[in-house]
Amino acid sequence: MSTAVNIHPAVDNIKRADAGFAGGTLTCLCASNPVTVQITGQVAHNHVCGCTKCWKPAGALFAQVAVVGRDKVRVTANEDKLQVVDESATIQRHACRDCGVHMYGRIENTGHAFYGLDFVHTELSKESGWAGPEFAAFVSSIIEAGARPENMGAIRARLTEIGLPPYDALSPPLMDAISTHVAKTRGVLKDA
Ligand SMILES: N[C@@H](CCC(=O)N[C@@H](CS)C(=O)NCC(=O)O)C(=O)O
Ligand SMILES: [Zn+2]
Ligand SMILES: [Zn+2]
Repeated sequence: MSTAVNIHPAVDNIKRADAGFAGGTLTCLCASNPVTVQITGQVAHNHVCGCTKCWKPAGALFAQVAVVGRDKVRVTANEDKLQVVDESATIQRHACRDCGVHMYGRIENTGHAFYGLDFVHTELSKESGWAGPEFAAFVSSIIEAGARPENMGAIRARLTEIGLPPYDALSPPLMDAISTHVAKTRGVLKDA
């Protein structure tokens, strides 16, 4: 098995979800006064993301990111250190201004297909039992952060090998969910 490609530290040995897992606490990387975020439930659609906007651990080619209901996300310490990275982005990523870690991403557009879901990095928690990643999203985008185009074949092969089918946007079911939402909003698709 090839280990030359560094996808993400949490992914070489993918953890599987524990049934009945009730959540945990995310902690930023600050040695003192860390920001903490309590998640009261299991995450869904965990995946790795190659886009330039998602927070990645040092040296990783991909971020690991999952969704959870925004009602299950609560900042429990040092909220004053959080700032939104890009106010114009669909996902408002709340980052620690000292260590740079993104503690949660929130969609405020009530018309968006994923409104109501927050984006979180479960590796920031020491609890085990989180649902593991299922696919790789925005794989081509790693080139925008400096990955060499000629390495993409090896990177996609490695993702496939570890059970993360590579896509250049989100997975087909999630892309279908977005387009279904848009079509219903526009009235071109009616309920069957
Ligand atoms: N190629 C772009 C893709 C960015 C992108 O579209 N990211 C996706 C996956 S996180 C997204 O949904 N972004 C919405 C947002 O960042 O608000 C990049 O790498 O910056
Ligand atoms: Zn921090
Ligand atoms: Zn991303």
